[in-house]
This record gives sequence, C-alpha cells and structure tokens, in this order.
Amino acid sequence: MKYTVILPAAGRGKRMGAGINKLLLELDGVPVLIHTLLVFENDENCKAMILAVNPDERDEMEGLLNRYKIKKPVKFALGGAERQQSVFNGLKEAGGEGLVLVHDAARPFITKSLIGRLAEAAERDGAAILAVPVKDTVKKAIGNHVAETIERSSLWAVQTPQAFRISVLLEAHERAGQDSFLGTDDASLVERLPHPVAIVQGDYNNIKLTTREDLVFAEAILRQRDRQNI
Ligand SMILES: Nc1ccn([C@@H]2O[C@H](COP(=O)(O)OP(=O)(O)OP(=O)(O)O)[C@@H](O)[C@H]2O)c(=O)n1
Ligand SMILES: C[C@](O)(CO)[C@H](O)COP(=O)(O)O
Repeated sequence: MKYTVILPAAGRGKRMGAGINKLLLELDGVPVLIHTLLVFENDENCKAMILAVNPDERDEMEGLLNRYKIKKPVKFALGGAERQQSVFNGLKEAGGEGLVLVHDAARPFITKSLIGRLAEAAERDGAAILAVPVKDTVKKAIGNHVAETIERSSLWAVQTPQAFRISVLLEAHERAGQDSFLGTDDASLVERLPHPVAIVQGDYNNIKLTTREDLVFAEAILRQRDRQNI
C-alpha cells in the first residue's frame, strides 16, 4: 500500500554535541539525512516525502537532495521547537486521506521490509509502530534512588517509522494541541484518543543516532551491511 512519509529533520542534535544538526554528519561520506531519504526514494510504495526542517538549514538540505538525485516529490515544512510540532507542520502538508508514516530522519537503518510490515499493520488497524523488546532491566527512580523496577516482559523500546491512517493522526495531533499534551512519539497522541496501536517487531539495528556512541554503532552496521551486500 502506498504511503506518504513525514521526516522530522529539524532537531539541533544537542545530545550528539557535534555543534551542527546531526543529520548533516556523514556516515561513509554520505550525510545521515541522505542515508535515510534513499530508503524511501527506493521504496516504490512511497508516494512522497515531507521534510520538516529548520529554515536556516533548508537551502543546505535542498542542495543535498539535488546532489544525491532524490527524484520523488519532496515538500518542506517548518520545523518546530518540539518534534511534535515539526511532525504536525508536516502532517498539514500530507493531504487528507490514505496512509502516513512518521520517521525520524535520525534513523538511517530503516529497511523496505520493515516499512512494508508496518504499513500492512497500519492499513489493518489504523495505527502501528515498530518496537523491539527491552533488553535491559528498567527502573523508576526518585532522585538517585530506585523507586520501582518495571516488569520487563511487557516492555518495548519504540522505534520509527510509526504508521497511521492520516485521519487518525490528524485527530490525535489536533486533540493534543487542544489539551497542550506533548508526547515523545506520535503513537502516544493516538493512544490517548483513545485508538488502538499495533506493535510490529522492529530491528535492533534500526537505531536513532542520538549520542556520539551511536555513530560508532552506525559505522559497524554499515560495515556489516557491506559484508552482506545490503
Ligand atoms: N524540534 C524538533 C526536534 C527533533 N526533530 C527531529 O526528530 C527526530 C528525533 O529527534 P532527536 O533524535 O531528539 O533529534 P534532536 O532533537 O536533534 O536531538 P537532541 O534532543 O539531542 O537535540 C530527529 O530526526 C530530529 O531532527 C525535529 O524535527 N524537530
Ligand atoms: C519517536 C522516537 O524515536 C521513538 O522512540 C523517540 O521518542 C524520539 O525521541 P527524541 O528525544 O525526540 O529523539
């Protein structure tokens, strides 16, 4: 099933500490942003991309799209102070019906097969997310002492893309705005409608480049893919 993908790309990469938007850092000589966009460029089910960007980075990003010959339709939306606002601004450019995916541009290791499985689930249930079982024990703290250990068997580490029927996501963002609710992912806005959200098994390689250590993992993933000719 065909979809439009919204790619929030307007963060400032504070935790990466590179002094620039981490999406402009290069992996194997190619900007992180382009690694991510090429997956959607090469997915025949992707109809169009909507990139939420910082105004001061738009020209540079547009130049990268031309340099790396991104041919699919790309619309630009205004990045917001929060990821949620960036996504909402992108959503307003997505048209009113069909399937929309929201994918962190900082997750360059997404694959067509994961996207396909996710889109199928969202087509069926109206909303679906990629997630992987948590591997560490997770605890709640009060100050720097343990308050509670969370039962791990039902915990998932959530990834993107997250996929939705456009009408569902639009209602969720509008409701969150009315309630001044700020979520760290789009699914949390849909859950509170309430609307069911399906979980689709993701991949531990589908990491979000957040801190410097992630760049080391990223280079290792690229080397592994080169060896496997992915
Ligand atoms: N106001 C924001 C914040 C984030 N993002 C995007 O949302 C994705 C996930 O955000 P995150 O990993 O937190 O990126 P940054 O906000 O750049 O990181 P930091 O919080 O360390 O500054 C990234 O592709 C980022 O560019 C965005 O479009 N608009
Ligand atoms: C959307 C997300 O990638 C799901 O894990 C995550 O919540 C984004 O968090 P960030 O702090 O905006 O990177």
